[in-house]
Amino acid sequence: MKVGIVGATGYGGLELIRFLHNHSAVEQIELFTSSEEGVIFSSKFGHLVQIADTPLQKIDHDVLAQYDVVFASTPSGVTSELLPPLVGKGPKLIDLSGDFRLKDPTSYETWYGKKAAPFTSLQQSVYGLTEWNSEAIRQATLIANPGCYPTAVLLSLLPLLKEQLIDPNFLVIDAKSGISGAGNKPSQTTHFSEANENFSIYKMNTHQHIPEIEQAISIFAHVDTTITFNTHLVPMTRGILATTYAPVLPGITEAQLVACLQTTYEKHPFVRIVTDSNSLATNRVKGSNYCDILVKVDSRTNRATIVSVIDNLVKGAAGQAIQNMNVQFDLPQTTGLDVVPFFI
Ligand SMILES: NC(=O)C1=CN([C@@H]2O[C@H](COP(=O)(O)OP(=O)(O)OC[C@H]3O[C@@H](n4cnc5c(N)ncnc54)[C@H](OP(=O)(O)O)[C@@H]3O)[C@@H](O)[C@H]2O)C=CC1
Ligand SMILES: CC(=O)N[C@@H](CCC(=O)OP(=O)(O)O)C(=O)O
Repeated sequence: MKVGIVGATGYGGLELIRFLHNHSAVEQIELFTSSEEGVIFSSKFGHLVQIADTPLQKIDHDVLAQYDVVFASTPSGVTSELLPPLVGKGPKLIDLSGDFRLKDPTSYETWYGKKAAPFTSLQQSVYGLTEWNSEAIRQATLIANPGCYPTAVLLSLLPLLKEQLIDPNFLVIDAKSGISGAGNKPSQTTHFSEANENFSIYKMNTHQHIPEIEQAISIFAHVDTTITFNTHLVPMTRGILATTYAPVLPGITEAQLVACLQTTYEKHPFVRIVTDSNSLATNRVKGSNYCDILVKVDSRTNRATIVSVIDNLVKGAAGQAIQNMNVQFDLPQTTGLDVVPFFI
């Protein structure tokens, strides 16, 4: 398989290279840039000497059309113009940005503050939450890889909402991310001296992943709801931990919630249901494509606390993108992704 990566110099792009380098079905990886044409990739990233000693190439539709798969890992607002002309021209297109996730262009323009992709492309795109949409992903030409927070939140909530075990009307989701979630461009808030030894809330009640989560709950759990969702920056490099508080519906027990999650994911290699609350932490999934989920019911309040962890750059970005490519090419989902978490 011949693979092209647009946005290869970013964090998502680097993770794509790390996994695709060990992917048994990938023979060739070419790297594309909007700003550094001709620069030898390994001269920028010395840890990739002998792995990526190739020049960064200019982004060109005719060249990209020759690949089997094109991954785009670029800031929002780029692929809405870059990818539509490539649909149907040959390559499978996997977009890691938010440009094709929201079906309603007005919603995208409201939450992202940018011009939406053409309506027909939004209709053609398939949401790449692998565990929930693999049939559509298998046939898709254009995949909208989910956002990092939505991946963590949806994998934990969809089974419980679909089986009507928790109340969809009072979902309060409290999520935290490491700083690599903000990409490789430094900003005031990601500056070491301001992020280190600090813990802050950001995009309060306005995060662009709110409509994405609500849309997916509607499609996959068949429930229309509005959520309370807030995000926090944690002084670590990788990882997301998302905690949802939700009332348990009458007569439902903790054992039923756990059993529902276990049954839903028993054939899915990357989702692990954890029952010991001391065993759920971002370092248990760091560097890997796992999503770990834990649920407990507080008997005093009859509310469920549902917690999930992922590595934002892997299951939240590059790992899930490759998992989707594997589905599209009828490969085992674990191909190229079968790695042990870093832990430390
Ligand atoms: N970081 C994360 O945890 C996650 C990120 N995402 C999403 O994935 C996408 C990539 O994220 P991430 O890798 O962190 O971002 P980075 O900022 O680290 O990298 C983005 C890359 O995109 C390229 N780029 C910038 N502008 C343009 C442009 N106009 N046209 C083409 N390429 C451009 C740049 O490379 P060059 O200058 O060489 O072109 C840059 O290295 C984003 O949309 C992000 O929201 C999704 C899930 C998780
Ligand atoms: C820590 C941090 O800043 N995380 C980013 C991650 C979101 C992201 O990558 O978003 P899209 O793919 O939807 O654009 C954020 O909260 O906006």
